[in-house]
Amino acid sequence: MAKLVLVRHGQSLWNKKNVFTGWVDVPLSTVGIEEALKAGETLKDLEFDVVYTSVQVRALETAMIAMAKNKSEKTPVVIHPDGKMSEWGVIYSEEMSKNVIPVYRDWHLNERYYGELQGMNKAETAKTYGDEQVHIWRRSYDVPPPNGECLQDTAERTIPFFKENILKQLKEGKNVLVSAHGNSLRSIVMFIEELSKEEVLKLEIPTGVPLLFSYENDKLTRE
Ligand SMILES: O=C(O)[C@H](O)COP(=O)(O)O
Repeated sequence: MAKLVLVRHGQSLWNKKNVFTGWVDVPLSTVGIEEALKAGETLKDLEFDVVYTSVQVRALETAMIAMAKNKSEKTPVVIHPDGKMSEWGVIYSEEMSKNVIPVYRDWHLNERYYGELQGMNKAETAKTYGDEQVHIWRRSYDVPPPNGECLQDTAERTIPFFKENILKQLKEGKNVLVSAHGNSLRSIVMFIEELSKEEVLKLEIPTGVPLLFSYENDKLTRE
């Protein structure tokens, strides 16, 4: 039975400052690194065959730190987002590929684009626009922040990617780790668990806490 693990990156420097981040590429904080290490400890006995992350450093850091703890003898190797490694002469021998866990980075898993809110403090934004309006921007399905993505916009890029890549791997019996972001993962969990627009309003995904699913009979079930 194939396993899927979804993990939101550990706390980032802007999570720590309570600042809207979106597509701004900020790294993990010290706490975030510790969260990634703890996630790795939790997952160390689950041997992954493939890893997917966004192209944002906080998600890649989390994946590589967590994988450093893994009992697998194989080495995680980051694959360039446009996959041109083979053109650059980096062609894995059959033998080598047996010892490699590919880490695919792809923008489709990036955090929701927060538009004009990126860089703004969340508490100050709530003072300016009101708690309810900010909650709607942050958690609703189809109301975007100013010049940003709503969750539906995010899902329109994450779900096709999830189906064409991650579900495909699971169907082949591969164990998959996905390290991404609060809202890109909310869109994926909404799809997996068939949440309504009302239910997803209440869906929160904490930093650095692995969500484990089992794939069997074409269905993903959270453990
Ligand atoms: O992009 C961000 O600011 C965070 O990663 C997610 O923010 P949110 O929890 O306010 O959606």
